[in-house]
Amino acid sequence: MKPVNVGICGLGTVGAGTFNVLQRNLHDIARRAGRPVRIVHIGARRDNPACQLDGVKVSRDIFAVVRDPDVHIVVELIGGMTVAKELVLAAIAAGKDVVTANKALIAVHGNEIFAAAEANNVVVAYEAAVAGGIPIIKAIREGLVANHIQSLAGIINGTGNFILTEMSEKGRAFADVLAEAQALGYAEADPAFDVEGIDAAHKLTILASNAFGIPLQFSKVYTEGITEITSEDVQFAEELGYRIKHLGLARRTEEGVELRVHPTLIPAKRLIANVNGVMNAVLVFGDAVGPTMYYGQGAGAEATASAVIADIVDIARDIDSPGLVPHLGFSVETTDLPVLPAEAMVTAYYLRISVKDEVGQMAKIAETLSMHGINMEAIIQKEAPEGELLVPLILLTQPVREKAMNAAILSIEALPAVTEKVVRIRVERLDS
Ligand SMILES: NC(=O)C1=CN([C@@H]2O[C@H](COP(=O)(O)OP(=O)(O)OC[C@H]3O[C@@H](n4cnc5c(N)ncnc54)[C@H](O)[C@@H]3O)[C@@H](O)[C@H]2O)C=CC1
Ligand SMILES: N[C@@H](CC=O)C(=O)O
Ligand code: NA
Repeated sequence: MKPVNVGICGLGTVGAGTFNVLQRNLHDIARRAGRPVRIVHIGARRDNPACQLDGVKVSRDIFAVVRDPDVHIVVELIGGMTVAKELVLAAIAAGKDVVTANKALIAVHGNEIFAAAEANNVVVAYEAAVAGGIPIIKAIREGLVANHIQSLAGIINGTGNFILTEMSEKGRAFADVLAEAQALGYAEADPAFDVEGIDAAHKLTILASNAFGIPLQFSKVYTEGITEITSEDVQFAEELGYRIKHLGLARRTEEGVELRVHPTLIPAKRLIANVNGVMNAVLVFGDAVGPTMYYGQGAGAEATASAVIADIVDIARDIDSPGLVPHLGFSVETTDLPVLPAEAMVTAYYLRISVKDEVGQMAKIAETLSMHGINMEAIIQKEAPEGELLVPLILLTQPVREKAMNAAILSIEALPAVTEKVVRIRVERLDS
């Protein structure tokens, strides 16, 4: 069989992982693909000591890889959105298939990129862009094709989950764990993308389009990161039987689709609440199959390479008749499912209210919540710490519309006994 020739652009963490795994498993990969899959050209600013590049053509100009007539598949692993977009569009225009791990690029420019790919009869594959090594795009787009997907929820940023786990299990400082995640190659070039929830929002955008058949709409995702989570809240959550995880959530309601990324209390007994470190997990609810969960390493050189190479092999198998699976899983997309504004979202809440240690304050807070139609599920009142005048009051509410909760919090913060901002974290029970 005719070999398929691969050109890799970017030889950082994922580029090096892809190069090394492809070389190491060359024989098995050729047997699986039904033809040899060879790396023939690398585009990199500099060589990477982790890779033995003897016998492979190397260019400092990544566009030389796209121009190389020997290259069939261009693998974009440089990250970022400007040059990466130019590179991918140039490859498409040259009639080459593309594999990318770049979730920012797909979430923000994917609609345009896929349209260009379809017009040129080539494939842009992006399994590595969501949840690293977990084959979640393949699972949703192909394995669950029979299902009406009602919702999905995932821990989809490895760096963030690694930080939260190390902080809560070992009491380590945020900055210290983030530095380790960077050294391990988990973090984005700008780690604010990880800790502020942007990376998870990119991934959720892609998941939601594949689950619901809607266009990519990154700018409509409600996004919060992990920077405000305190060890105090982690501890109170544990007392209530919950874990705090950073979750991406996409859910259909009667009015449209909720797309949100934020810290979330999840019952500690749920499998997903026990996904720790750099591991990711995505829970998908299909009407036929019920709940399914996909688990694996969400970041790191070789785990991500596993997904990049899976895409390369998919393309290599079908190199003469590409495009059998639509880019976002649906041949016809719908725009009738609007993404709901934050105020229309419905979720339960954890509230931590610091209140003056005076008689009757708890009753006043309960009354304020009830005035806004909010029911409580659980409550913990702590003693004031030695020498302090404020006591923490911790509440769990039943699901409520975000708009009602915003109004209730304003009223609570206006009470004379409440002098600090109310801490609020959403709660998801994830049972349907
Ligand atoms: N690190 C990880 O665990 C994962 C990363 N990704 C994605 O994979 C992509 C690559 O990420 P990493 O390998 O972690 O980043 P990295 O920063 O380790 O590697 C990027 C490489 O591309 C090179 N590069 C950038 N612009 C270039 C240009 N114009 N010409 C030549 N070389 C250029 C850089 O010098 C660097 O060596 C990103 O889109 C990232 O979001 C996706 C899943 C997991
Ligand atoms: N920075 C990302 C890398 C994988 O997508 C993460 O930590 O999840
Ligand atoms: Na994946």
